[in-house]
Amino acid sequence: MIGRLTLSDFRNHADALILPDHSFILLTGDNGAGKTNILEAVSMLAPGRGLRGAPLSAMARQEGSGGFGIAAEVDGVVLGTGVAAASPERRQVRIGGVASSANALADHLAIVWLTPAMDRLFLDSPGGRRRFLDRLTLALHSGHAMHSARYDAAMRARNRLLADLRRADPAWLSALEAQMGEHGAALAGARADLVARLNAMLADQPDEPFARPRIAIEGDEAPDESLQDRLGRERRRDAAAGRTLSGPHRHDLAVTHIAKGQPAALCSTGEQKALLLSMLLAHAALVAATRGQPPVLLLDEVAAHLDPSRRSALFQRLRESGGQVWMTGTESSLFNDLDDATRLTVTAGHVFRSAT
Ligand SMILES: Nc1ncnc2c1ncn2[C@@H]1O[C@H](COP(=O)(O)OP(=O)(O)OP(=O)(O)O)[C@@H](O)[C@H]1O
Repeated sequence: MIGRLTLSDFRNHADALILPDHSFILLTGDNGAGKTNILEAVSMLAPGRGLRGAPLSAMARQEGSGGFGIAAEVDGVVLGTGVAAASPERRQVRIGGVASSANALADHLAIVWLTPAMDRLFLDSPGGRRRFLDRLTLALHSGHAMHSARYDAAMRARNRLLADLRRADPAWLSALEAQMGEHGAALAGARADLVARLNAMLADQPDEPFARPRIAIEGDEAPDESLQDRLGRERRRDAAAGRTLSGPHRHDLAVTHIAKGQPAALCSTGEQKALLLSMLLAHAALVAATRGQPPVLLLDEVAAHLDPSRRSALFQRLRESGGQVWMTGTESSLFNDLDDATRLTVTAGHVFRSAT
């Protein structure tokens, strides 16, 4: 749970202080006021590029000094991240006052989000689904981001060598393939574990009001051969393709609407959103059972797109999950059903306690 959040020069917030005193934190305000910016700031307390996937240079307030800072108190430990004006592309992270890697943030806080941009998650290319899958996985396997970063680095180095295969040092290629094999196996194993446990959790969930999904990983059917051996065998093919064609970077998350027996991409927009919500709720329960604490959920404009009965059902399920939930909306009336909430109004980069 985040007990205290401060932003300085982040997006359109020069200076903001939020003191959540309930599990629900409701941010309401006009379009462009800076509500999503606050969720994005929270999302930067996890490894990765946050809920917009934006470059660091886009995050510093345009009228500010060029740097930005975000700090949050989480169970007595202060997590901080930001960039200094002098090195705007280098993310700095401090945990309990000590300089740390961004990946270490996952040991302290699990954060998952749902944003309007994810309405196309099942329709767009696999990259977004992989990032979603990895965000869910990271909440259970805090080393996941490290394995992912090392796998990607080794793959990029291998691709560079393959660009001139005749001159490439075979021993160096083998070393990179060994690294890809090691970190790729950890990545694939963690994803498979998450999928198996999430499916088991989903088996106990109701079909209504949020359609229940079955999930699977597709896209890199590994024969009975280690990734390292496969990569060694496929050098010529990969060199011709200009990239590595085997490995967990090719995974896709396949989601099926159980009651309809249909892939998520063929379901209606509302059904797709319901499938995502089901997954998030099941995931929160799974993380709570495993870590002893549910993840922090960031739900951007989710309430506005639900009919009133589904909205109440969502609030009920979120309340039962016991986790901290940050929600945005343009209308405070959307949240009338919630009496136990920290209500904040956001206006042009300023955050106020809402009048109750
Ligand atoms: N680096 C930045 N510096 C200053 N302002 C920024 C920066 N990046 C984005 N903004 C401003 O932040 C505002 C958008 O904020 P945000 O996305 O949080 O809005 P919102 O309240 O969620 O609105 P909506 O309801 O439309 O989704 C825009 O006015 C945008 O110009």
